[in-house]
Amino acid sequence: MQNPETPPDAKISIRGLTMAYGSFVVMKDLNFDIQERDIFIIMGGSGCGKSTLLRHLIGLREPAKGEVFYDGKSFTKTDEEQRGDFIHRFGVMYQSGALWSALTLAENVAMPIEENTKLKRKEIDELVSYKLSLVGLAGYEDYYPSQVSGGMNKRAGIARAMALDPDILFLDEPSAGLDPLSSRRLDDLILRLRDSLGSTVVIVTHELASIFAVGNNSIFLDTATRTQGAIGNPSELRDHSDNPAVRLFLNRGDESESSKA
Ligand SMILES: Nc1ncnc2c1ncn2[C@@H]1O[C@H](COP(=O)(O)OP(=O)(O)OP(=O)(O)O)[C@@H](O)[C@H]1O
Repeated sequence: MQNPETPPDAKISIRGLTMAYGSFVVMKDLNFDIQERDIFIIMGGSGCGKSTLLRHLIGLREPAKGEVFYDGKSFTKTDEEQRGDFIHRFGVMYQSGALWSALTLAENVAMPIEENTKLKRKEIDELVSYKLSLVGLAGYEDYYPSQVSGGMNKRAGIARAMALDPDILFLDEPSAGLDPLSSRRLDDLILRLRDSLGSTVVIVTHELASIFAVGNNSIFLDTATRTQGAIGNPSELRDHSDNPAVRLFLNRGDESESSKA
């Protein structure tokens, strides 16, 4: 667990973060670091505050207390202009972040590029084709979301989140609703993208297979105590966490496995 007094030096540092909706405190006293090129998992039971934490990391909600830092610079205590500079480095795929159904896959990926750059049509088209090829969708530029599978929609969503070459990719429940095989392919894609692009990836998920397949570091949000239950590599936490709630979660509720630590 991080000391709240330690000067932040990681890619993302969370210090003394309390998150609330009005008087309802979702989580308190979160202290952790996310290192460059981590695939960092935010995990925990339903309603524990995973998406809320993601919203705090990308600036959609303000902390009730505490601060979020990027590369040691405060994201919380900054002016609008500087905050915009931070946000331009983020690529986000929201849980409900379905593609625009009236637009083709290429048009969906092109949208953030058109809105944020002055590139010419031909350059945008080339960039879009490149992004779609990175997620295995070369040749599907002119398809509409309804004409391709759920897994392909998710991959196109990732291509859209990566459109502006983000430094940090945030994915909210990327494998929700996918069959195990598509979910596995998506995990492989996330690992490949991290390795080839060098991005830091933050994923909200409660899919255990994905947690172990891609996560090198993680935080477990504990509903019972309303604070972080553990930080660390998911496989190590599953086998050795001193918090029974964490072991129980990572062993799919199997008491015999979770009592071995
Ligand atoms: N806009 C809101 N206003 C008030 N309470 C909210 C709001 N959004 C979420 N909550 C509450 O905050 C808590 C955390 O919600 P959140 O969606 O962050 O959880 P989660 O871990 O992402 O859940 P899930 O796994 O089900 O998606 C829940 O009790 C939820 O009901």
